[in-house]
Amino acid sequence: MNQYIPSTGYNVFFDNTLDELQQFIQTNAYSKVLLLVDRNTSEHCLPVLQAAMPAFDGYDIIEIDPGEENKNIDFCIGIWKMMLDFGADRQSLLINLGGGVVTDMGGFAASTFKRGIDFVQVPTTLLSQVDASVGGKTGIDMDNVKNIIGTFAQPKAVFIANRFLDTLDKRQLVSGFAEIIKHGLIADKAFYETVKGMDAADLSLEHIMHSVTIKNEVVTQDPTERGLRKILNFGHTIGHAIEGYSLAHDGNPLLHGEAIAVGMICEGYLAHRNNGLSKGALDDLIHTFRTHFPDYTYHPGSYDELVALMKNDKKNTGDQIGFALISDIGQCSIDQFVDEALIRESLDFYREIVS
Ligand SMILES: NC(=O)c1ccc[n+]([C@@H]2O[C@H](COP(=O)([O-])OP(=O)(O)OC[C@H]3O[C@@H](n4cnc5c(N)ncnc54)[C@H](O)[C@@H]3O)[C@@H](O)[C@H]2O)c1
Ligand SMILES: O=C(O)C(=O)C[C@@H](O)[C@H](O)[C@H](O)COP(=O)(O)O
Ligand SMILES: [Zn+2]
Repeated sequence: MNQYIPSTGYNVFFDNTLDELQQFIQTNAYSKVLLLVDRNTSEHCLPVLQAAMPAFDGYDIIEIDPGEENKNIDFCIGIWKMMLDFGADRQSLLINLGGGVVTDMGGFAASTFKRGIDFVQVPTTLLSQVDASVGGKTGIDMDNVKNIIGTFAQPKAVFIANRFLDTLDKRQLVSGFAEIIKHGLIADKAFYETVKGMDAADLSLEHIMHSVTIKNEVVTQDPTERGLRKILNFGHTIGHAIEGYSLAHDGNPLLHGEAIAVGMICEGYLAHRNNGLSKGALDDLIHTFRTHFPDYTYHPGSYDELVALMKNDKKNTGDQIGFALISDIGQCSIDQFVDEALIRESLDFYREIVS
């Protein structure tokens, strides 16, 4: 079942996806079509796309190095330069074929090139299919602060083909599972109960669709995150700080989903202390994340740096650090401001449970 997003005016395709993409390109008279890939999606996904769209070969390819460490202004400049070299004009289309790094940075590059050209998302990781490709948040990182430069820019369409997941490794698949679990935790208890004990490899297209539906219902009501949309950020105030810290210090840094899994445990603790989350629900959340995700080790010596990263969170007001905190499984409150001492306590809490 394809989904139409009324507030933002685009379709998310789940059926005959690559036929739909071919048709989309044929019916829109773009002057030029550019395709953004990273090295891995060039190897694993581009041949699938090319085989499924035999009538379409007139595109220029921009290839970037994979990984979060490359979601930055230098790579973005590289994309803009290639667009110029290929002669892209305002009537051009950029197809972003990849995970969240490609869809976030490609969306950002497109939304700013010549003040904005059309782009479509063809997400190839579980994480980008259930979350990053929909909703119109685009951006890049700077100084290990996540997504600190970016735009709200909606794609012209999103094309979700779960056959791309066949070549994705298990660690990446599980990373995407974190956002699916988050969608249940913030808005749909029954969905959380259904997925929490599943193996990520057994998630079906229906689970992906349901996750997208939850996100779309939120984004439709608040596309530019004035209020309600902040619930999609549960786990991210601390999770993004952990992710940025890990990128800066770890040889094998945490993936986004792994970091926000840690963030959701810490923020679950804050929710228990400040927002009425029961001890039973907190224990359940902890059990769920520790079943699927490896424990992460950090030391109290990292707290100052972690808190400094949190001070850049986009939900903050003045010097108050902002959170979206659940109050029950399936219910989430926005604009929760928490004292630094309690934030540090939540970091202790996580360290103690994994020690
Ligand atoms: N805009 C949003 O709403 C939103 C939501 C959630 C996450 N994000 C962002 O998404 C990013 C994480 O996305 P991600 O987890 O997709 O990471 P990613 O884009 O880095 O992809 C993960 C890895 O898988 C490889 N890969 C991609 N598709 C593949 C395939 N089909 N087969 C084999 N390898 C493949 C990539 O090359 C990369 O090495 C983060 O930057 C995060 O901040 C954005
Ligand atoms: O779409 C949203 O809104 C989200 O918050 C989804 C998050 O999973 C995602 O990681 C997003 O990129 C975070 O955005 P940010 O505004 O905290 O940078
Ligand atoms: Zn996220």
